[in-house]
Amino acid sequence: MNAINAIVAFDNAMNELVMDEARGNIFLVGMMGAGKTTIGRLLAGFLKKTFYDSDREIQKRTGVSIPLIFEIEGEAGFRKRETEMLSELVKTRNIVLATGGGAVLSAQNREMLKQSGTVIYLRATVDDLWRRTRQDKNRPLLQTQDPRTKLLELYGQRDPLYQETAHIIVESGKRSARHLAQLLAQQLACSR
Ligand SMILES: Nc1ncnc2c1ncn2[C@@H]1O[C@H](COP(=O)(O)OP(=O)(O)O)[C@@H](O)[C@H]1O
Ligand SMILES: O=C(O)C1=C[C@@H](OP(=O)(O)O)[C@@H](O)[C@H](O)C1
Ligand SMILES: [Mg+2]
Repeated sequence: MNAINAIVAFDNAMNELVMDEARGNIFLVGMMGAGKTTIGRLLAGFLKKTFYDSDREIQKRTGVSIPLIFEIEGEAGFRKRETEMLSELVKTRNIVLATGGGAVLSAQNREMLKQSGTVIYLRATVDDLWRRTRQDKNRPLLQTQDPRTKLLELYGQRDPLYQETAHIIVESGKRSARHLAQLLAQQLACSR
């Protein structure tokens, strides 16, 4: 093998190594109530990866709740913080990251997630999402007169974006969060 071929082979090997490392990251996307935070934490435990939740990291950094950020800075201010936090977290290695339900609204975020690891879309019906979120007052976008209709509207806007961003789509259906996390851990362990 001459010197040029040797350099090309080395570069290819390094790229594969970097991609392997990036592939080591798992990002969960999906609507509010899809189970990203719950399943993400369980999945990280099964796979011995570090778990992050972008909302929780934003709250830790700002010292205030997501609803208060929405109140003070508006959704635009929250989205700016969300992109900044995602940009930092995707550079971490060997993690499971639960994104917020609106992360896919930004093309920059979609590209960043797709390029930095394995993106899993936890897909659920609006009925399931509504059942799982209706008691939770920590989701500003659902504090409306008719939160179920809001979920339906957001689902219509975002389902195509989740599908565009995901490498794997999982129908949440009637399985429990733990069962879904176990199934995902088995599927991901086999694909290594
Ligand atoms: N597959 C599931 N089956 C039943 N309940 C679930 C499932 N996944 C999540 N939940 C419940 O739904 C609620 C929202 O889950 P959460 O992880 O906060 O979703 P997200 O982070 O996607 O908004 C929690 O009470 C959680 O226990
Ligand atoms: O769907 C959305 O736009 C949002 C989802 C929330 O995260 P969860 O999906 O974990 O509820 C949080 O990021 C914020 O309230 C906005
Ligand atoms: Mg969450």
